[in-house]
Amino acid sequence: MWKRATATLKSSLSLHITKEASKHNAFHSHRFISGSPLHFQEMDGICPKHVDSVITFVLGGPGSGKGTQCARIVETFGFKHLSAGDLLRKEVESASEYGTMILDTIREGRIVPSAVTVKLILREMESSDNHKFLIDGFPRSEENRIAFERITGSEPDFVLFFDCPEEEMVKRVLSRNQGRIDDNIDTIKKRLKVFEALNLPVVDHYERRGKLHRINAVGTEDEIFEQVRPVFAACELTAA
Ligand SMILES: Nc1ncnc2c1ncn2[C@@H]1O[C@H](COP(=O)(O)OP(=O)(O)O)[C@@H](O)[C@H]1O
Ligand SMILES: Nc1ccn([C@@H]2O[C@H](COP(=O)(O)OP(=O)(O)O)[C@@H](O)[C@H]2O)c(=O)n1
Repeated sequence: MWKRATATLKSSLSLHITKEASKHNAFHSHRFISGSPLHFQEMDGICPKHVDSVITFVLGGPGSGKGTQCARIVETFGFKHLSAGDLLRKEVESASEYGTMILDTIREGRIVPSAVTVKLILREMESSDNHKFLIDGFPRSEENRIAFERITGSEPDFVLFFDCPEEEMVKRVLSRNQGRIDDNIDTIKKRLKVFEALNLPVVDHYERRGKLHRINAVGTEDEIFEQVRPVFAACELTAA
């Protein structure tokens, strides 16, 4: 169902800072201010945009087809697509003080501290007029998940998981051809290990919560979308 998440996107992002994040910057009690590049400012009273939102997380290993299917969902169901990886890459290209840290982390196939990623996602949500969000490639760890849920005070309405064998993911990533710094065999091996260790526990969490829709990611793009479509169509019907 289109259970409205009533995600009060609190701009007062006073999340508990992980050790990892605090190594890179002191985010304590900082407030998120819209605008690029990412910057934080200590002040009160930033008017939060309260969003009565539908939030869908899109999970899956590298190259499992998340981005490809998100484009189809946007086209068919009018969601706003937020790719965590794209937002991080955009941040690297901007004059962000976190650029070097993000780039090094991506190159190593590790996970960027949640404090950074969550704030990039919330900035996009707050500046969007859409209230239906597809958050792609997030949460990639329990730390990501817990940070998001704590900050927004809400859980996703449902979660898609593109289940794809490793050899297929490797094949797709190596032929992706988008000039990404992490689309090489060494980084892919690391990303697959990180995926198994950190992302699969998130998948299990949402499965236990009854929110997971497992999609067999092997097949043509059309075949896969025919598994995705009913998930969103059913939700739309319930909302009507
Ligand atoms: N069903 C599919 N079969 C074969 N190749 C696919 C399929 N879906 C996507 N691809 C290709 O695989 C690569 C990775 O897809 P992408 O959507 O970027 O995955 P992700 O966002 O999960 O990393 C892209 O080059 C894309 O064109
Ligand atoms: N939630 C996230 C998402 C991506 N990332 C980083 O960004 C990289 C690329 O993510 P992506 O979602 O674009 O990758 P694909 O699954 O599309 O191949 C990851 O390997 C991580 O280094 C992150 O740190 N945290």
